[in-house]
Amino acid sequence: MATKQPLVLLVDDEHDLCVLMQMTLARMGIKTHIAHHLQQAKLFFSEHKYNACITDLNLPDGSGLDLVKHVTQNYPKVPIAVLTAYGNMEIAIASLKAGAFDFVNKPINQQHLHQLLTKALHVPLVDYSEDNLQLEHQLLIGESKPMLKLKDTIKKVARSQAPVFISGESGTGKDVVAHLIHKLSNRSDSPFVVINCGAISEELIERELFGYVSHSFAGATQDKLGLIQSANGGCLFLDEIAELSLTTQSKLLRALQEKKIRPLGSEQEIDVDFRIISATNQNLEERVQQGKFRQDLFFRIHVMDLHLPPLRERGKDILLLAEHFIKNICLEWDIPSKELAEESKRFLQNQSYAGNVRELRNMIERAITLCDGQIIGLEHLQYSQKRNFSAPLVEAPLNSESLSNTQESSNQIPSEGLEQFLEKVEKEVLLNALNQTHWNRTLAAKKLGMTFRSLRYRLKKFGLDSEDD
Ligand SMILES: Nc1ncnc2c1ncn2[C@@H]1O[C@H](COP(=O)(O)OP(=O)(O)OP(=O)(O)O)[C@@H](O)[C@H]1O
Repeated sequence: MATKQPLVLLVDDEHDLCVLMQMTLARMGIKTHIAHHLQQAKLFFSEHKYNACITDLNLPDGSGLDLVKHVTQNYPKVPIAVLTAYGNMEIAIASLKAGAFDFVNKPINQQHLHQLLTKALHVPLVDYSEDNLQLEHQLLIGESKPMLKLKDTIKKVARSQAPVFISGESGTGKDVVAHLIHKLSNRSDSPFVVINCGAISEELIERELFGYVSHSFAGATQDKLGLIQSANGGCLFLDEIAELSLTTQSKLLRALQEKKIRPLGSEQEIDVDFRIISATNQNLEERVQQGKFRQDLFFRIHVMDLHLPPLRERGKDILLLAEHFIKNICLEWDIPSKELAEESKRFLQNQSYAGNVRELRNMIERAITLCDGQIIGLEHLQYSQKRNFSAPLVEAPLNSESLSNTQESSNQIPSEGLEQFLEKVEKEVLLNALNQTHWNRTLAAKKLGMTFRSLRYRLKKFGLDSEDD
């Protein structure tokens, strides 16, 4: 059986341009209709079934943005791209925010047009199938107003190709959102590659991102594929992007602008096609002002921005999340499910959660460990509040006095040797700071006077990073 020829609507009042696009698309085996103004385009939509649409933004009887909104609302499975004057990023961003799939700069680059349509016609966008709705429901729990709004935006963001920037305090679910965007996008069959820029030393990060060829530095015995290349066709999630050094930022900017990378020590440039999703719990605008983050990169990654509100601002979600974690953890541990006592529910709803959803999850996990019966009582939750992870409970403020025991013992010669002794002290101090900040790692790092990267590095070293990291 012959496959049906895709049908694309081109909307532009410049007749010659439409004909040029029509010829390019015909070479790709795509049939086209042409509309010269907004009302005609809307009429065509009501009469035909299109697989995609490309519209100019300046139409004689209105704005192409209106068409974007019309199509997104009434024909959500049809990807619509906009034609923009070269360099007019503001309007391009506005159309992506309104639900456009992508944009093409004028004058039209045929290769870009080709790539855009290949992607647009590959998979229907905004798949409202049961599977995807369920996926969203399983991954991102939350029915509070800000979460419903966020879920709606995620669907729009997932249908475009634009870079996404996710902000929010530590533990609010940025990682979960990045995953969901990828899963709902038409890149979901290709890899989702995650790199935590805060957890890897500066020296290693460039090698990890761009890869290298053998003998490019001492110890490089063979070629290594970089993570950007591994994400080809899919998404690259750069978590804690604020931690990238200025040198790596320049290289990343180039990769994004030119869609090419050059592995360390190689003469050859490699074409790459990846969508970037980035996140940070730091104030990136402030870092730009301080000269620690490149402004051009900031604009480049900041096309679609999503903000995750702290858990304390979405009280309605606390019990939903708690019950979700109880169910999942019990399933994972293969134990009978448990329930929260009424007083436990009240208790959970009254916490401030400086460590956000991560703190709630940790609390539930520890309560389940402690609870032998079926009902999770206050004693199981309060215990875990006082004693996070298996941390030694040191509630004293973090200052030199609080370490007097350590100083006393430093008068003696530690039996386990200096290295191990110092590691023990270091671990204790880290746990102390984490306990005092409810495992909010940004605050803990601040308290300890170290960078976030350095804290992450140490947590990893001591195996104190929670599993989800
Ligand atoms: N809405 C949610 N639904 C289900 N689980 C969630 C949700 N939000 C967060 N979680 C869970 O909470 C934990 C922390 O989430 P996540 O790692 O995504 O936070 P984050 O904002 O990326 O934190 P950080 O900035 O420290 O990297 C994870 O176990 C994650 O699965």
